[in-house]
Amino acid sequence: MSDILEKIKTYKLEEVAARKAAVPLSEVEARANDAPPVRGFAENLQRAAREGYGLIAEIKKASPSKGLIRSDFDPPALAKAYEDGGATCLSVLTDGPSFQGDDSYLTAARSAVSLPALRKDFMYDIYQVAEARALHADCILIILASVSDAQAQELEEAAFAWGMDVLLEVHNAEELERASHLKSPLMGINNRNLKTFETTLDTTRTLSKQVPVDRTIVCESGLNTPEELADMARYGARCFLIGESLMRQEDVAGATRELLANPARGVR
Ligand SMILES: O=P(O)(O)OC[C@@H](O)[C@@H](O)c1c[nH]c2ccccc12
Repeated sequence: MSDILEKIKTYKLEEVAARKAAVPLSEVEARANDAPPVRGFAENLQRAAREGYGLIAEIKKASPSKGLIRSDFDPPALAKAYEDGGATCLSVLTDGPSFQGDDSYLTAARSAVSLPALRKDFMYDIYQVAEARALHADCILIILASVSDAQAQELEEAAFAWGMDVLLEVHNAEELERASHLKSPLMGINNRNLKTFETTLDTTRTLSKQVPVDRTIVCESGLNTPEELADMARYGARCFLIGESLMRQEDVAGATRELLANPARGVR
């Protein structure tokens, strides 16, 4: 119970129980049915990665390991800056306690642009999947380190039933093997260990070799420079999930543009 992911899971399950008591699933589903059409998250990433890089640009105010990352925090303005800079998709943290996120940030950021958006949160229950769509999300995250195989499958099926895509997130060989039994083409390799928050690009260097060739690698966390992206491309990663290093820039659009300017040739 001591690791960070376990602590998050504990409060998240309580949060979901409270939300279920306050707003019944049927009402969340009605809102999800009224949501604007889904934007193709996986499709956009895969298209972008054919010519250059696919970038999921993350809107993140704070994190458990770094504290406050950006005080001047305006999700719609940040979404526009990312879009202007050439990002392919958005990721928006909706977790409050650890990331100072909010559900409203997701809806507001997405509506400011034409990019598809990922609800970045810790998902355990199909109630949260319906919520994601009700907030206009186009994709959800499934963290293999935090769910059973049966839960992962249930969450994935629920997302697909809503027409959403799924980003599977793994951090070691065992999780990667489990994820390869799921259907989603998006295989996120998180360079950050969510139990300890240690981050190393060696995670992608090691695990990329074991990713089935029909999956798209999304290299996640700890990325700062075009050189690092080019290095990761040598291991078959052409899609990237980047938050902190872009959130710390004054000129977010310019920094995004620079990061994507000279994509390396890949191996996959
Ligand atoms: O800010 P970074 O180091 O660029 O990382 C972004 C993203 O990968 C990270 O926020 C993340 C990856 N998986 C998560 C799961 C939950 C919360 C956050 C995350």
